Amino acid sequence: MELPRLGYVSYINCLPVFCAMQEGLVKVPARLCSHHPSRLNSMFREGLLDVTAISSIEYTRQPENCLVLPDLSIASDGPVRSVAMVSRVPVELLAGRTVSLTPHSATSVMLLKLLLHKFYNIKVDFFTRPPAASVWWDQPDAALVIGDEALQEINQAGGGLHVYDLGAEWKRWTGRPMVFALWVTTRDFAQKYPEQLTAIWRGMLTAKKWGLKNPEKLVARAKSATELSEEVLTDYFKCLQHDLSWHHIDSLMYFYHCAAECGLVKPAVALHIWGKENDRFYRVQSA
Ligand SMILES: C=C(O[C@@H]1C=C(C(=O)O)C=C[C@H]1O)C(=O)O
Repeated sequence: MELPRLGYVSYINCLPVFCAMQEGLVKVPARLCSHHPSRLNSMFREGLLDVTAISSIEYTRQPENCLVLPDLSIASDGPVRSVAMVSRVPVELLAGRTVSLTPHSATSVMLLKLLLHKFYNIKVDFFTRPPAASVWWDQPDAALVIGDEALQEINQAGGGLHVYDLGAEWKRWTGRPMVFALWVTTRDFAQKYPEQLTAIWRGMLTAKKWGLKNPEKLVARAKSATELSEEVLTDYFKCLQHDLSWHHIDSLMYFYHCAAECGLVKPAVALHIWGKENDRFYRVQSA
């Protein structure tokens, strides 16, 4: 068999799990492949990736295909720093105005729609900007930004912009952490190649442990990729989480529930979690 293909997000938010692999300190039996989240979502759907990070909301669109890998995610319990709506006016004044959406996200788009609908109770005009366009393309009143683009926009923005960190907003309204991304595999891959899957999963956990022990290495790598300050990056890696505890899973199911309530996704999604060293799996059902 060819080496399996392992996908991760092409932002510094994946360094805590992937830096040790990029440095050659942890080896996994897989070919690494990085992209924007929406591209990873479509590549997984098209069968081009065997194991990959996907937007957490993407799971609800192809649940029959996905098995979630335990102990891995991209999440935050409060501010995330790299998912935000930046606005020229306070959010309460956005009703009827234009909000530009990044074409690279799925979860954050849903989260912003949900927050504005359910918690702020305002209607805005959303449009999705083209892939290579700048954040303020077509002069929106506000824009959704994620990943490195968000970190850069927020930290280089002059005064006058209102920044709504969506991790902090979700925490403020629900008291819960937000799970932005999951690592998944297909049922087919888990059944056919349990040993390879176990080796890839273990490799990712070993690499994550290395990342937790070497924050200064993550900051150094992130600094050369983004030119953001050490202070900003150190704080960023403290905000980001890459675990998938029961508390995260419970919050994710609540996010699915709220999104379904707003008519944004199908109701009652069951999350299937791969059973680690065997091919049994756990099933968690949303309300
Ligand atoms: C925290 C982040 O979470 C992400 C947001 C995603 C989405 O909105 O679909 C998917 C993967 C992550 O990259 C980020 O982009 O910085």
